[in-house]
Amino acid sequence: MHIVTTIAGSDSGGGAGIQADLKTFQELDVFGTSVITALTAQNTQGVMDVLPIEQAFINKQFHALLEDFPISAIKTGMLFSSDIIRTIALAMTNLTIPLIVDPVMIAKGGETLLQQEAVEALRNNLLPLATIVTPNIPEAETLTARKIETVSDIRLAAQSLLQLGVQCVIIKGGHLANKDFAVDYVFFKNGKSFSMQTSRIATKNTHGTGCTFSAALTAFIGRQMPIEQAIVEAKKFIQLAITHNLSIGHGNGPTNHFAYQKFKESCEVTIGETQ
Ligand SMILES: Nc1ncnc2c1ncn2[C@@H]1O[C@H](COP(=O)(O)OP(=O)(O)OP(=O)(O)O)[C@@H](O)[C@H]1O
Ligand SMILES: Cc1ncc(CO)c(N)n1
Repeated sequence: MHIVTTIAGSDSGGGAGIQADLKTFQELDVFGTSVITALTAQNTQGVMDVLPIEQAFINKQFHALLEDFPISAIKTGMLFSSDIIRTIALAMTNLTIPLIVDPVMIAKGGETLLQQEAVEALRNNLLPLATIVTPNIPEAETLTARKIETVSDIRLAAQSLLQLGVQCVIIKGGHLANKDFAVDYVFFKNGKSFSMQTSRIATKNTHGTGCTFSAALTAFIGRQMPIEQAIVEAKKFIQLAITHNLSIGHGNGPTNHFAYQKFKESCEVTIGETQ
């Protein structure tokens, strides 16, 4: 059994954060463990409050796992403060476990999940340790201090992130104004790149899409799947989870983690160039 870890915030509403990650891990046959960085009082309508966990306790959770388990992949989600980021980065130094960084910054309703002062720590302390980073367009803009409007802007932003030492950058196009397709762009340190396109699902139930995508990626990497195949399978996982989304709650409902195992054979991802 492969063991993977999520370092993220708790979403009491169950659609994002630690809860989305563990549900995704379970569906993908990996044993999920967690380091909780913050609690959120949250539902499909928004984030009511955030309670960050003390640095020392975050450290204890992480070391408890490192001392006991042969962890095969780690992901980070909501990290909230520069202190928390430095704690994680310090604990990760000298580890050779693949690290997937989902640079979560703002919830769908606009609430802050990463303090402004923490962006530098994310760039300078954590990204150099990352195997894969998965920003959406606004996150990539913040991390690179560049405006992104075209695919050429996406490529430049990815190159600037690769220069920090990340092995692979996936810029998610979910926020691009394309009403027909959801296209993500993948760039590797060795210069290789490709795009992944699926049909865009017209739904408001997209709570936790980013968390679920990066958790699926972490599970596949943890299962030792080759990196390019893991990225495409994670795209299938999120496409099916959004297609079969759950209309629960009064706001933006969550995605459906059960859909991949039922429908994966029928899901098409079109691979293209990044021009
Ligand atoms: N409506 C949609 N239909 C199909 N795929 C989508 C849709 N919205 C997002 N995606 C895909 O979901 C994945 C997550 O992308 P997105 O840009 O939504 O992440 P995010 O903004 O980080 O999510 P979150 O708000 O949970 O942090 C990407 O693969 C993206 O292309
Ligand atoms: C705890 C948490 N992490 C990440 C997100 C982003 O979807 C969220 N809304 N809540």
